[in-house]
Amino acid sequence: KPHQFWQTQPMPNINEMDKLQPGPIQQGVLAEVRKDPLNLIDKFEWFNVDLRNDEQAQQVYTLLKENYVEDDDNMFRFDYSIDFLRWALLPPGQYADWLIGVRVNQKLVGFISGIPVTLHIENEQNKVKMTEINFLCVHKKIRANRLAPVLIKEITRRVHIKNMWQAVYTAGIVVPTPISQTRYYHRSLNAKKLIEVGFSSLSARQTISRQQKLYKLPEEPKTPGLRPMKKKDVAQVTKLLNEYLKNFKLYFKYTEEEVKHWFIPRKDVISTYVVEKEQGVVTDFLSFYNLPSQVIKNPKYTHLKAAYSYYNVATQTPIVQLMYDALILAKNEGYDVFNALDIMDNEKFLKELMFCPGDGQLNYYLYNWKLESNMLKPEEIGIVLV
Ligand SMILES: COc1cccc(CC(=N)NC(=O)c2cccnc2OC2CCNCC2)c1
Repeated sequence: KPHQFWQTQPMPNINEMDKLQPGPIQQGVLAEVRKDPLNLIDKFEWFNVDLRNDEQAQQVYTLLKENYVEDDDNMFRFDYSIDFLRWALLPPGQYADWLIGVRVNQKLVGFISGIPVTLHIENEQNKVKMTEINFLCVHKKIRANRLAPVLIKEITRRVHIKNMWQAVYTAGIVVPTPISQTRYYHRSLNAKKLIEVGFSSLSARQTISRQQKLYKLPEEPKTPGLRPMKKKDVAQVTKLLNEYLKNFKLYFKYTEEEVKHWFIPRKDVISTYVVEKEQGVVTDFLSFYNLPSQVIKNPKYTHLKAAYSYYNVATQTPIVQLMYDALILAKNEGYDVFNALDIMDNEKFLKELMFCPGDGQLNYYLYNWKLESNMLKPEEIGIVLV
C-alpha cells in the first residue's frame, strides 16, 4: 500500500487528472477546522520553536545536522547553519506557531516549518496566499512511529486556522503528485576536493590535474560595475525581480521589505551582487545561498562547501557571462561546488559553463490545487526553495 498517507490528501492522483477543475481541490471551511493540536503518542509533546532563542535554535540545528536529508548514496547530509535557518524561517509576516517541534523529555525529535507566501499560479488572477513547507525532519531513531504524517497534519491544521488552504514544497522523493520534476546540476570549483570527498569521480582518461585545469576560473569577475548588493539597491532589485518573474507560471511577487530580507547579503548565508555600470542604475543581479553538507565519513574533510543558485536577473549582461561571474565570486568566497536546478532560464548557462547533471531530481508540489496543465516544465518554475 504505497503512499498510504498521501492517498488521503487533496492531491490530484493519476486517474483524477482530467476530471478535476483547475484551482482548489477541496474547499476549506474555517468553522470546521479543529481548534486544538492533534494527539501525539505518549511522552511526545508539541513545542513552538522560537528560533531567536539560541538554545532552541541550537536544538533545531542539531536535529537537522544529524537527521535531515542525505544524498542517495548517504555520503553527505545537509548542514544548515543557525544563521541560515533564521534567514529562511523568520521572514516578514512569519507566524509564531508555524515552526513546530516535537519533544520527548525536553529533547527535540521532530520538526516541520511553514512560512507565509503569496504564490502566483499560471496567471495573474491566481494570487494565492499559502504556506511554503520545509525542513520536515524526524530523528533517525524514531522513524517507525509514523510521526511525519502527524507533523504534516498539524502544520496543515495551523495553516487552515489562518484561512489558508494551499501549500508549496519540494522533495527529492516522488509522492502523489509532483507538479514539476526538476534536475539538479553541479559546477566544480575545487576539483581536487570534490574527488577526494567522493562527490566527483575520475573516469579512466581523467586525472586530478586535468580536472583542475578544465574547471579553472579567472581571479576576478568580468562584468564591469559588479559589486555586492546594498540597502540602497532594494528598490531597483525589487522591480527587476518582479518584472523578470512574470515570465514563469509559478512565482512569488516581492515587496521591498521582502527583497531586503531575502537578498541583502548575510555572511555565510546569502550573497547577492548587482551590476551598476552607469551611475546609480542597476541592470542585473545574481544571488546564491550557502548550504554546506557534512561529509559523513572522510579522513580529510568534514564538510563540502556548496553554493546554490538563488535568483539571477540579466537584462543587460548576457546570462552566461553573469553566471560565469557568479562562479568566480563563489570560488573566491571559498566554495567547492556551485549547484543549480534546471528551472527558470538556467538551462541557458548550465552546459556552456560546464555544469554536470546530478544523480537525482527535485520534485515541486502544490497541496490542494489542480493546475490547468497537469505538469509544469522546469523552465516554467520561477520559485527557488532553500
Ligand atoms: C551534496 O550534499 C547533499 C546532501 C543532501 C542531499 C543532496 C542531494 C540533493 N537532494 N540535492 C538537492 O536537493 C538540491 C540540488 C541542487 C539545488 N537544490 C537542491 O535542494 C535544495 C532545495 C530543496 N531543499 C534542499 C536544498 C546532496
